Amino acid sequence: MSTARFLPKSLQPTDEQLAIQTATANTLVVEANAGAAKTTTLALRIAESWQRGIAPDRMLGLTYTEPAVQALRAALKKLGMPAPVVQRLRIETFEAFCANVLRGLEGPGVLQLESAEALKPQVWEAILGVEEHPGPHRDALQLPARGDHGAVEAFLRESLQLKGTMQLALDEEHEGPMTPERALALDRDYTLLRIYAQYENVVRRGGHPDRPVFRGPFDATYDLARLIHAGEPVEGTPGWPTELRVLVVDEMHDLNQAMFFVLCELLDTNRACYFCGAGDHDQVIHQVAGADVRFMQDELALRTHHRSVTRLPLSASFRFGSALASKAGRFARKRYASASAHETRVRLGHYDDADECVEQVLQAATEWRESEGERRMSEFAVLLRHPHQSVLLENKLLEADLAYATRGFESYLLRPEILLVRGLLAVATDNFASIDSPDTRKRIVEAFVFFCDVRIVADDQPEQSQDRLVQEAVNAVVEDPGILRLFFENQVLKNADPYVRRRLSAAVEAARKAPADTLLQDFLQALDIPALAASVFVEQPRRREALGHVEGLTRLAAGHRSAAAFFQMLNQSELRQQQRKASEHLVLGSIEAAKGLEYDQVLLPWLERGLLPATGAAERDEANLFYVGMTRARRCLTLLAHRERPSPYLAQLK
Ligand SMILES: Nc1ncnc2c1ncn2[C@@H]1O[C@H](COP(=O)(O)OP(=O)(O)OP(=O)(O)O)[C@@H](O)[C@H]1O
Repeated sequence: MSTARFLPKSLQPTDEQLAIQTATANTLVVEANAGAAKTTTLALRIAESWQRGIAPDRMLGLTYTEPAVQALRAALKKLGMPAPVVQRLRIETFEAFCANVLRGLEGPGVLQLESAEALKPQVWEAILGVEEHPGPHRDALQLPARGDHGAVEAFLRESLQLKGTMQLALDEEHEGPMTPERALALDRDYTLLRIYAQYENVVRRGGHPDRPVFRGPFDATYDLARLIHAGEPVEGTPGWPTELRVLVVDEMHDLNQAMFFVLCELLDTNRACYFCGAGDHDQVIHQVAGADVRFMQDELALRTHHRSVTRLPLSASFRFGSALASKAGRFARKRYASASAHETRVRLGHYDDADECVEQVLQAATEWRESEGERRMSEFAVLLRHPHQSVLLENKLLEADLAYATRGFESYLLRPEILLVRGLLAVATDNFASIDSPDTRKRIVEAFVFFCDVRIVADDQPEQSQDRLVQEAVNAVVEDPGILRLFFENQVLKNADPYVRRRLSAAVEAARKAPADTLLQDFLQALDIPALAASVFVEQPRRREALGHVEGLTRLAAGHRSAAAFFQMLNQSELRQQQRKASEHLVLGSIEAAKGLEYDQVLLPWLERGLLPATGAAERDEANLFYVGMTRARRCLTLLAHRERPSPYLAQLK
């Protein structure tokens, strides 16, 4: 075991950082501003432990999001920890950690359903279950009408919060069936709680006694937290660490009750473990999932009686200079010092309409390319509050041949509604093979499956499951693009709902015949995207988004001679983008996905009333999102605000 301190390669730790790196207290919490080196200092603590001889498999790093996992790994490498050692470290999101532990308990085989669309049938099964067995309080039930997508959306949102806060599990005195009185006491809707009980107890857990049939987003953390809360032993389960010496948690401000149960159990079952958590209460952006800053504050000391919590500061930002630090401080109403050796410019631009906003982003990107060169494009980030805001921007970037990579959302050209359009154009022009990327081809065929509810009739394989048959058919078309038309005619059209069949055929016909100038309009009118979107997407914003994507595509298509020419242009620009190196792509990302990350130049466009803060969204989350966005910049932050309707946040920056 070495007694020498770990000396980082790339930076000189401050005294505050050294105090955390080498602290002997077993429970440390660091609450500090954005950019004040929380992730770096957690990495220093890990590196110090490694230097002192603690094996990587005795350490664990947990975060809320995947980008934060990557940021912690990147910080370790930047400090000079050897890549193979970093590789061996277990650094995961809470959800991935819990899913791993549960796999050890239950074995494999629990279906993972990620999207609201994939969970829709299960939610309806629960609603119908309550309808069939309304119970003694039938009059208090207000069940949604069939096909009411808004109900599924509301249910999923509320259940995320019920699970994050573990409100029902903690309400232990009240065992037994849900009543309107109990719902009132919980300040929740009675119908919703009945559907929730049916969904959780019957639909999700009705099959196998030891494991649920499926899990949605965040369910692994919730399921494990429930087991822990019920006193089930998790220690001894493969995947549950028992000899941990170091546990670090980044983004600690986003802990919710379920994650907190898991964290406390880790500390209880690993008493010799040194814990260090870091967070910033102004970066809580997951209140909808029950995130609560008290888990980083009083609650930790209350719950972990065998530990005494030491709090250490990191007082200044290294990421940006004093101009931005003072604005961030004004916005968050807190002291904000900068220890950065470089200055940071803060610029404010105005626009009157979306086109002007996009034009300014393009101009900034072009200037950056000219001054910094292609190789530094990945240091230029445009951060968006809403993914649909990327549509016009992507069009502009494609036209200017500027490569970009999306983070936190998919390029709109790869969203299912656009893939369906591209697939139909491929059928109409009989040219699927010109899509070079097998991955894009696969996504296009899957879009047919998604929108058209493709069912494969295979008389020679009566035992085979539909999922399997569909997957095999998809793979066959991907490998042999020439058979797309056959697949479309024999599998998609033949088995589709008559309305969908008419729409698809009419759209393909329109693409073949319509004159060039009205091509996409005629094609889309025939396809009736609003009706298709309404039939498959659960969330209202998602449906609006689909229409926005299609409108964006229509604008992009303007000026192309024919369907074939437009189709070729899309494929060619996709190919060109793929051929560029990662460093040559500018970043087009959601603010949420940029949490924990930093870029030399950050642009925040669409600072407009109603968009940021978004109408109807949780106020605190919105303000924190703006704070997270503005604090990602190292050398330059550009804010683009609507001239007439600027975001009220700008006034707070003064
Ligand atoms: N002692 C130091 N000297 C110079 N630069 C440093 C030092 N410590 C950290 N940095 C740099 O400061 C920047 C911000 O650090 P880091 O990402 O760790 O901050 P953070 O508090 O985790 O930010 P956020 O709250 O946004 O996640 C990084 O570029 C990091 O390399």
